[in-house]
Amino acid sequence: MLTMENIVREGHPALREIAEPLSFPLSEEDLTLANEMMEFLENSQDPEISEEMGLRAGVGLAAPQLAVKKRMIALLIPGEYEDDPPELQEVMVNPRIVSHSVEDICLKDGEGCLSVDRDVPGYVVRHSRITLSYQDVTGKTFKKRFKGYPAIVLQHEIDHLNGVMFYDHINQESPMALDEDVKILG
Ligand SMILES: CNC(=O)c1cccc(C)c1Nc1nc(N2CCN(c3ccccc3Cl)CC2)nc(N2CSC[C@H]2C(=O)NC)n1
Repeated sequence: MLTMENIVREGHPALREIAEPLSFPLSEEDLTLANEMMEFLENSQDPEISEEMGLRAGVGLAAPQLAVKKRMIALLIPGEYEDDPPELQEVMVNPRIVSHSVEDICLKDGEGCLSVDRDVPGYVVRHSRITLSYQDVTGKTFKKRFKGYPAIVLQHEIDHLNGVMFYDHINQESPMALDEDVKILG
């Protein structure tokens, strides 16, 4: 079972390296990793378990955050209401953005990261819509379009596979500066 101790923090080299593609069939070790990453996100979003285990809540996790330099990410984005099914629950292998919108988007309150133990204020400007190609843990290939919050989370996690941190996207001179055509998500 993964805890916060398993998550490497900024300064760890794994967060600044390019992760390797996985080949199929996945090893037992990689299948276990996929399950543990999803379980961590579930635990982190559970009020009792997260309290008991001291977990920070997250909706995405990338293998390099566990010092595993492999192209695997886990997403667990809750539905709008308590009893709704998740908006997105998926482990993606070798995800690749194949196309994206011209329009950009950012979160009104900025972004947080389980590997960054500090608040980094500023707008993180990302593509507002992306088309993603990826494989599931069985090796089946998918090509899907995402927009809004799921698109933001996916870009944040795919950045981790390429050694990019969310604050790399923040305008250092003026963190709150925004072009007028960037969509702000509340
Ligand atoms: C500095 N200001 C801020 O962080 C920030 C501040 C306000 C609003 C937002 C929206 C912010 N931004 C932000 N909030 C989140 N969460 C909201 C709370 N939620 C959650 C919390 C508790 C239970 C269940 C859940 Cl679901 C967990 C996810 N997550 C991310 N990111 C960036 S993309 C990857 C994703 C991630 O998982 N980070 C660990 N950013």
